[in-house]
Amino acid sequence: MLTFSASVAFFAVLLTWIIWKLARIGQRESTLPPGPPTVALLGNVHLLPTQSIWMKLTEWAREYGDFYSLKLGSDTAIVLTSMKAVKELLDQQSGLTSDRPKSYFAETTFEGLHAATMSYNNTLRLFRKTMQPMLNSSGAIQHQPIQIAEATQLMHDLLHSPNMSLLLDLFMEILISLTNHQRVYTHLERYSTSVTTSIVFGKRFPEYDCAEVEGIFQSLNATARIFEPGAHPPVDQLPILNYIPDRWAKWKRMAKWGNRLVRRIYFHLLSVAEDRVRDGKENGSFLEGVIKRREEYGLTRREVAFLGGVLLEGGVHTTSLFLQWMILSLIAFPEVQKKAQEEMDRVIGQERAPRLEDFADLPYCRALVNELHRFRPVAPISIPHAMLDDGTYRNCFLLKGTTLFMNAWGIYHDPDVYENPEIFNPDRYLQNEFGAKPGVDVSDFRNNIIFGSGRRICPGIHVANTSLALNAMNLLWAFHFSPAIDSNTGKPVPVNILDLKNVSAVSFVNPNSKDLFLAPKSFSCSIKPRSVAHAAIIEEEFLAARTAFEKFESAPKELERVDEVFV
Ligand code: HEM
Repeated sequence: MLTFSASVAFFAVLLTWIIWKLARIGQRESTLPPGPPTVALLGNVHLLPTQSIWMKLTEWAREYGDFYSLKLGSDTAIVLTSMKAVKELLDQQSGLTSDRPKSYFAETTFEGLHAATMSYNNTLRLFRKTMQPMLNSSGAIQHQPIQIAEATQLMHDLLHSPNMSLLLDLFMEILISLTNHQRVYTHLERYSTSVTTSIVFGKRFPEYDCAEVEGIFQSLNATARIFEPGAHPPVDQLPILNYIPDRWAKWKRMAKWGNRLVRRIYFHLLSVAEDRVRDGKENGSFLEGVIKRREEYGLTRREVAFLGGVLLEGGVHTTSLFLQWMILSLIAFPEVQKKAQEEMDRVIGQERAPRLEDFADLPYCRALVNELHRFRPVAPISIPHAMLDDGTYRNCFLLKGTTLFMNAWGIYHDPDVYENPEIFNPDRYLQNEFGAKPGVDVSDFRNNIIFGSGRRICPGIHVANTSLALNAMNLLWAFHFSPAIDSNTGKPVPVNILDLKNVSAVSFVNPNSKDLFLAPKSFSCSIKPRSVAHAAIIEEEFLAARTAFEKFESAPKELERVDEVFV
């Protein structure tokens, strides 16, 4: 039996050990690359802003280099801010760096079956293998007719109600901030939603205003709210919190509510595709192929529903945000708009609308698309990867589970690489394939890093590139974009694209969500057809698109009821 003094000594040692251990939480291990100074327990958590995190990550990159570390409590994150580091770690060591950080919400709301947030496990491999034949460069070609037709409807919508397209008025702003789950009709979002649901589920939405589109946005809003930094306690860093019963853990109830909304729309859209297969009314959508070969692929019905769902999410905001930024940039840099339209007039003229194959003959328009990805990357820090196992890079030791951020914003706004990076200047991509300054070593560069890297690279890349090319050509060919005129003063309302305070929230989705995508706040502008001839051609093309639309149109189907507001 221990004597009293031995017991005191034992507890003193134990206490010292616990204090020592606790004091080390948040400390940067000597085997890690440098980073901002840490404090005990928190590490660098207290230094992270709740908005525009990419700006802070970029500021640190200028100080600590293209490979630095952050301590988030006991966890570690690595930030990569050069094409070279992305290539060497995320592309070339992709077998080791393709996991995602663990997330209670991904597990609960998405049942661990959401390709974009799930671990790199056998199910994810199966999902990616299933997507491959239908979304790779040759598979994506079969979806082009509906993409072309939907892009025509976008021109038609902008022609007929240009003011509806981008103006989010004060009333709607207030309504959204009060109700937190509202949606706003915009032509761009209708386009990106309808084109994605057509390709994935075989059903298009000619109008935004219907229960099914509302259901899609309810689920998108819910997940944006759930994943928002600061919306919940750090349950992944402190898993012990998960033992708290539901009635005291608001975040757990929230995750389950999100799951109900997500399931409702995923299974609904799946059943639409199943009905079409059953009725022999196939139109070549992605999910039809999967439904017919589900057993061969070894997928359950639930897995197929989540596979469709993640593609829906991948397609909706990204494409629409790109086009919002394009319109804003053309207004803010009218000389770019002028140059692009001169090219349109030279190559296409006024007798016909652009066709997909024209893109190859429009070097300035192609440069404009590349420059837009650089200037306003819609996914400024991509989706974080994580180490699948322990590994090393540049003589530093990276533990299994370490989070890996690709800081696309910082890469694309590096003044050592790009001349005046804050200026929207497509010419840089005409002077150099990668837009870099003369003398910069571009051997590690690629122009599609905005779509991610390694084994997690965006599977929708070919579908997305077609959408971006079609719409960039159409919008430049058809319309003149300029600032709106203030009805009181009669003067143009300037847009300030360089004021990044105006950039932080996905305004059309959820005004309170932070840092999911790079989104402009709502803005108003004037959108006018470039001539009567252009307007007449848009009308003709829209009529001709009817044949492509018909196969994708079906009667609305009733949605199961779910509590719409989280309490
Ligand atoms: C402008 C358009 C788009 C951009 C900029 C974009 C960007 C990205 C990025 C950065 C990632 C993360 C890649 C990584 O972790 O390394 C990603 C993943 C993903 N994207 Fe896209 N995307 C776009 C359009 C689409 C479209 C149209 C679809 C579907 C039709 C789609 C489906 C997905 C899916 C399913 C993932 C998850 C892949 C995985 O984690 O394995 N995306 N996308």
